[in-house]
Amino acid sequence: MELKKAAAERAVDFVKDGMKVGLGTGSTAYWAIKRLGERIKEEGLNIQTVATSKASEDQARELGIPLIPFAEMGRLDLTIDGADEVDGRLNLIKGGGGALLREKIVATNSRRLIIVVDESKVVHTLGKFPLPIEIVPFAFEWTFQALDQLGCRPQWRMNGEEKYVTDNGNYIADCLLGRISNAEALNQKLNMIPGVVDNGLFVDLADTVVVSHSDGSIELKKR
Ligand SMILES: O=C(CO)[C@H](O)[C@H](O)COP(=O)(O)O
Repeated sequence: MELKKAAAERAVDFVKDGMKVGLGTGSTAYWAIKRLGERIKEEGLNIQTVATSKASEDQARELGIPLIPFAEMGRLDLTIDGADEVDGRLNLIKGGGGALLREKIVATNSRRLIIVVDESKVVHTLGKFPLPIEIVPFAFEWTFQALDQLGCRPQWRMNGEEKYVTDNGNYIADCLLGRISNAEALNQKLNMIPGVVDNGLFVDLADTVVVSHSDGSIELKKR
């Protein structure tokens, strides 16, 4: 927890008065949202935000962080979000928390994406973490089959006895790939399958990754 908090709080230093900010999702992004709430109270920081999940939206609302409708937002200055894996080119696997689609939409509409992770998330090659794929419920059996035929070894994400349902009303299949040698090609191949809404590969989207280390140091990786 302390490592996640340290990375998240460092990332919030990049937020300046007047900025439009995307709020990520997950247990690391939680600390960034909390810190933003503190800065609003302590310094009168003036920002406008959008959230990548209902959970982050609720947290922001509770903390008095201004949430703005997308129609009024225009392009974001920056987004702060977590990740499940980060490689040396700052490509990512995201979606462990199930918010990959909203996170990718928000990241794509941000001038800058700042990722906050502890050192355990930094890998040489992506793929050890199961890759989340968001799938529409219609004919989900066929979409699942198509993933299987691609060699993805999909497994439905479950919520007890039921399939897990995202904030968008879709399902998630987690794919056991082991090693992703070409993230860009896989990203495109997966998103070509009808029924796949999006997948958790974030290629060329992160600008900065803030990594907290167990020796107390904070590293900034930049593209
Ligand atoms: O992509 C995400 C949610 O969809 C999260 O950012 C990712 O799963 C990391 O989560 P955490 O900070 O809890 O380890």
